[in-house]
Amino acid sequence: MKIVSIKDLTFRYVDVPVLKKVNLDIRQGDYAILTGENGSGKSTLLKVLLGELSPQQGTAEVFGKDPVRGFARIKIGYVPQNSIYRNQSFPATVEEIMMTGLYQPIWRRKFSGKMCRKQIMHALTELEMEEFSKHRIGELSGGQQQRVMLARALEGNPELLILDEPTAGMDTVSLKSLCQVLDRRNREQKLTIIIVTHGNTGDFVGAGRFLKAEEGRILEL
Ligand SMILES: Nc1ncnc2c1ncn2[C@@H]1O[C@H](COP(=O)(O)OP(=O)(O)OP(=O)(O)O)[C@@H](O)[C@H]1O
Repeated sequence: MKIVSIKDLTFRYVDVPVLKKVNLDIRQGDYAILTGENGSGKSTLLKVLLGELSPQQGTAEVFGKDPVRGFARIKIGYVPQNSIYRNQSFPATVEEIMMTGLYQPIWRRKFSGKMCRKQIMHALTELEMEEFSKHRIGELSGGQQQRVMLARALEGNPELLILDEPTAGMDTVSLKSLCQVLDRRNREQKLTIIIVTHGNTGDFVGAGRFLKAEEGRILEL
């Protein structure tokens, strides 16, 4: 089953051409790593998949739908680039941040408060962050905040997980913990994963597809 289907997709910011006639399929259970030089269009591609940007030519479908129309967003867990730097002075606890990740599932599936807390603690425990649930997010280290953001992306049990530079600033312990969780979710739940990274692609144990953004194209390595 195709989770992502991109056909002849061209995207430019006003007069900056970024993606040129890109074709790419991501199937259920794929674990894909996307690399490429600064400015090669990796984040732009993710934003197209999330429906934040609309291509000028060609098509992108996520779960068989146009992502701009938003129908697929409920099935996607997303951690943007630099998400931790936005948290430094945000006056909320880890639990409160986690709660904001459940707004859509609550609305769709009529979650109770008790179910929410269970989901939140389950996701924090998976990332070994449960003891920090009452801490203010800004008190946590960069690597710890990144783990919370990943737990937040996973708590609603997404079918597609998209991470933009998830390992930036992480120590080896956090990195290992993150990669183990991703590998396990991919193997056990067939979670489809797309990761953009400048890090060592070999860290992502279990990843099976290696893609590179280059001169407007997405190459399979
Ligand atoms: N909002 C914007 N308006 C105009 N140009 C943009 C905008 N966002 C990105 N660009 C340009 O589009 C190109 C691709 O940017 P993008 O952020 O997709 O690259 P990237 O591969 O994710 O880079 P990095 O590795 O540095 O994160 C760059 O030349 C960038 O300057």
